[in-house]
Amino acid sequence: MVRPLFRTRIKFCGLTRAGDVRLAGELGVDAVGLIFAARSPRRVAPQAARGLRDALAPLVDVVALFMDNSVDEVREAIAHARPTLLQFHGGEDDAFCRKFGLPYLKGIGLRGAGASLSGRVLHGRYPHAAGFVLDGHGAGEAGGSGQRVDIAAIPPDMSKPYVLAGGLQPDNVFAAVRAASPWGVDVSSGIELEPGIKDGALMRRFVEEVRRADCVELGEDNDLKECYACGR
Ligand SMILES: O=C(O)c1ccccc1NCC(=O)[C@H](O)[C@H](O)COP(=O)(O)O
Repeated sequence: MVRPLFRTRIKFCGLTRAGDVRLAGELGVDAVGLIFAARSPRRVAPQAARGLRDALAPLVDVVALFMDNSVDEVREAIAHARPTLLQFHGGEDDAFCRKFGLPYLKGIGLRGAGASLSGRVLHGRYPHAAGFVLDGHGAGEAGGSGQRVDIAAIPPDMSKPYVLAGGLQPDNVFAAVRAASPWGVDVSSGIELEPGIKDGALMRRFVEEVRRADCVELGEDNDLKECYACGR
């Protein structure tokens, strides 16, 4: 499907080093995710998050990510990281997620969900969500697992923006964007050397592949023609 002028948003998640944060912005990434979930090997302390936020280039969002954290933990993280968006990845309900006066994304594990998980159900359960992160892991599990998301498991009636996540890498994100046409894509382990340690070459290739997926135009017989935007 050709979507003239549309740009698939990109979120790099689980950054822990100022240099990785700075590079993400310079590569044109739309958001960086800082993780405060106790279960994450990429967790950062609120005070450290302040320094990471200060390293960020302008016009890039900070997403503060939580998984069943307490109200006080969320408030402390917000005070230091000054995020523009929250992401809740655990059993938090809509009332909890909207308590902090910032827009939020709700993380949803698709593995094993089946047909019971529809857009209608999600929008009814999280009516104030700005959107969803549809992830490759199962319900109740942590993200950042590298488990490949099944495009076929994406509910067909999603009416709010969703970010596709789960096992995305430079080598597979082109096909994922072409197949799902998501609002955005999210990656953690697929651009890492080890948890929290991002690799600059993988980061660059990931962005290049998303841009290539946005750029090509399908020919009459569904083959990939040259870029309709830049003509390459
Ligand atoms: O990334 C984590 O360590 C993490 C821990 C606990 C809850 C959520 C977590 N990450 C959520 C994300 O948004 C990840 O970017 C997403 O699950 C994709 O991860 P990956 O499959 O490694 O690309």
